[in-house]
Amino acid sequence: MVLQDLGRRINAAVSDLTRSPNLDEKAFDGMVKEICNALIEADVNIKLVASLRTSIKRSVNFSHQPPGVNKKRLIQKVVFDELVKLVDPHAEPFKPRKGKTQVIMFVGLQGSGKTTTCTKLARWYQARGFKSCLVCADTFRAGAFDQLKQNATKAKIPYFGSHTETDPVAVAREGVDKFKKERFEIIIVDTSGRHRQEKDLFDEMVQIQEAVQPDQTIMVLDATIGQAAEAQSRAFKEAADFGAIVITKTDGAAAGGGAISAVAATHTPIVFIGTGEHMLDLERFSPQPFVSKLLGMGDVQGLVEHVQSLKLDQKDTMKHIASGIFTIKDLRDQLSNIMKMGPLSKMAGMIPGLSNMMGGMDDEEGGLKLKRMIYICDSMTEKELESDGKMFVDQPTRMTRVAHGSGTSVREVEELLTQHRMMAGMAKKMKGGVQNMAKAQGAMGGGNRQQQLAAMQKRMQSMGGASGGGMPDLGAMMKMLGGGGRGGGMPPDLAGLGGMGGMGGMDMASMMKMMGGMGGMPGMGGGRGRR
Ligand SMILES: Nc1nc2c(ncn2[C@@H]2O[C@H](COP(=O)(O)OP(=O)(O)OP(=O)(O)O)[C@@H](O)[C@H]2O)c(=O)[nH]1
Repeated sequence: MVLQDLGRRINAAVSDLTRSPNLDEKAFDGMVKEICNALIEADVNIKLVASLRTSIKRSVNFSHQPPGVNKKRLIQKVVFDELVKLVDPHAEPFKPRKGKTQVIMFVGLQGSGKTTTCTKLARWYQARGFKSCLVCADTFRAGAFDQLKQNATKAKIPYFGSHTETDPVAVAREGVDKFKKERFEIIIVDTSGRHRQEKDLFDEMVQIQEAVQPDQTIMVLDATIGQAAEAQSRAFKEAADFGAIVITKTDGAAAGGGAISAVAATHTPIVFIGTGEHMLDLERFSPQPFVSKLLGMGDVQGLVEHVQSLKLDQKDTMKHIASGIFTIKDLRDQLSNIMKMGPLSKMAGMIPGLSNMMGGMDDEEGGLKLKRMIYICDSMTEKELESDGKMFVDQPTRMTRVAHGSGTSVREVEELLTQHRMMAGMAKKMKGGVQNMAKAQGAMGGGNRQQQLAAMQKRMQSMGGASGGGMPDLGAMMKMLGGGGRGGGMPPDLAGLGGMGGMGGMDMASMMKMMGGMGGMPGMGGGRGRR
């Protein structure tokens, strides 16, 4: 069972119960049973499932609830908390510091995703301002260095390796020494894997560890092995005392839940999870946001981090929106930003309720529609792009010209212009909201980001109906995020996130508005534009 299916099944079990008119003990037992079955099918250890069952039953204690208690909320909360406990390793990983050289060494079996993850992680740190580089100490697999070289070049990360040296210890030492001299802050060392745990592999790991003295050793585990992850991580721990784990292939893995809970049970921090083959498919692992996303409640913190790491250029659009303007070019820029964010299904998982809204639409279809919209914009003249779109109404032949030029239909051009009008209308309304947001943010002096994120997540979850599932009112969410221009701006706890610059140049309010607007965009699950 893919993780998403696991989340859907648990969600459905809780929703069915909390919506049921007969919320009695029998129905409650049925829900607990369904959750446990789903977890067992996802290869979660049976003992862990049994303990989760006992905890849920104890915490809800159906027969001894005082009358005033909101049973629905209580059940939702208990299920959420117990799932968090199931995947929580209760251990803090090492946190790199700026201005200091830190070596991170990767270990794991062959094919677990080490080389891919090394590059993803180097890029992740680089996007956060760390001077990062890669050392390939895998001299065992022919082609390993070329693979790392290719990935590193694509991600513009300096690398070191050798086609001729056969001693991995020598390569690792040389690479790390070189990058230390060059004052790199994060030096990631990729080591070789083997088909199975064997003495040679472990000996080599220990020798490299001694040579490079890593600040952190990370073990890479393939999620498809399910609860066997526990035995594998224990064996590696005995040989090379690693400090943290990355679990890869959680995207398609039938047993992702099993692997994560098995590792968590060993109290080893899971630092990241791999969610795909693409360079950006790496998510920081944190139990609460993970469960939140699993249950379709979104992961706002993950979304913010993801958007920040993309370094999107929003300056012009934000300046425009602040003065109530939204040109067709602004729309074009936003469309290409959405394309940069990765598969729409991934984004949807981070925004509460959006995956429900996009139900049935696949990434390919959505991506294609977005591209066609961009082609339409690219076939416009500079004057048309910088306009408010009225010239198309005054001279409809412009639409025919653009449709021909972009290889689309007049209807699609019309739809894009309708979408643009809607957004321009929002921008006009947001004028006051954005200024208030900026003011509130200034007053807070930046505030505490963690608290702001937590508050935002909470508000979104409360709108999403907690683990009860169901689609939150996106319109309400958009209004809340944008301040709507009516109620006088964003609540202070959201200001730091939504304000201009509060997210490294990306404005959450406008992004969410864009996402909300996507409901009406052709191909974005909205009824209007779909054919
Ligand atoms: N779907 C998916 N595929 C992944 C993920 N991480 C890695 N892969 C794929 O897994 C395969 C193996 O990855 P590598 O990085 O070559 O594995 P490795 O552990 O370095 O292998 P050795 O160098 O032989 O030890 C590649 O096809 C990757 O694209 C992930 O999170 N999701």
